[in-house]
Amino acid sequence: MSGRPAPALTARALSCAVGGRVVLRGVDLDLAPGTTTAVLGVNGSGKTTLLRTLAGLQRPEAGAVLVGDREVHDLPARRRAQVVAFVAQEESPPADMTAGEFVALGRLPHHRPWARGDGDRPHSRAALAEVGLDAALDRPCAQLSGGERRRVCLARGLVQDCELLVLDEPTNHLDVSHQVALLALLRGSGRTVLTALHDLALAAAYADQVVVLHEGRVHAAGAPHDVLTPDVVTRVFGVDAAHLSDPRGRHHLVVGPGRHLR
Ligand SMILES: Nc1ncnc2c1ncn2[C@@H]1O[C@H](COP(=O)(O)OP(=O)(O)OP(=O)(O)O)[C@@H](O)[C@H]1O
Repeated sequence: MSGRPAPALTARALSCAVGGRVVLRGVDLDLAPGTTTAVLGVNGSGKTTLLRTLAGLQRPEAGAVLVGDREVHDLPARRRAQVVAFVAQEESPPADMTAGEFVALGRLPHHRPWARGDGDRPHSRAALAEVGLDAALDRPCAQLSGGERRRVCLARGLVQDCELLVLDEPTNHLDVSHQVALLALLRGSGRTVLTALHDLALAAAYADQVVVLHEGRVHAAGAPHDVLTPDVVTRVFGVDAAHLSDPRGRHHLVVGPGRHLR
């Protein structure tokens, strides 16, 4: 028997469709508990479709998605929302809710139906603090900036307190400091995180595993340094790439214009 813990999520032979068209085939994936996995690929490569399928929000055309030992698509919606939190790419909190009220919506799966969420305020406060928005608890969402609204949505995902956190481009609208802070938070959280990202350098720095989608399939998956080779980055994204070490011995992936600048 191997000493490795059972995967938090397993996908086998997954085909995913959107608008009646299969956009991904033959996806096999394991997410080890407590690790961060970044899904990468050009626009339209199927990242959102894969994330939604893995989070149980849309059924696959073929294959299985197991969270623990349960098929995620067979879980009742409330139970599913207790084990998988999903923050969508374009989620936006309603203007007339306060940040705290919106974040508290993430607690709903943990309440009995129709129960009042009177005890939610400390949870909202703590989740907003995690994303650096302690002072926003009672502020109307209409008065927040785009990046602050994005962080409120992420706090809504965090407060759901699930084993698995699925985030579609969580760094959208965030300045570089908050991008780094968020990815460090996720990595240090002990949660199993699956996130779509566009920034290859941040994925290389913060993900335990990267999954590169290309032409309807998983082109490569594994540790960032092994997968994001200059050859793979150039073939998939059409840009140059190199691994550099800084004076402190830390490795960085840098990308250049490639075919886009001749
Ligand atoms: N509602 C829809 N109806 C039909 N086709 C769709 C729909 N939504 C997305 N698609 C198509 O499905 C494919 C995969 O889209 P998806 O949103 O999963 O890609 P993505 O990798 O997340 O893209 P991006 O990086 O631009 O967010 C694309 O070709 C897209 O045009």
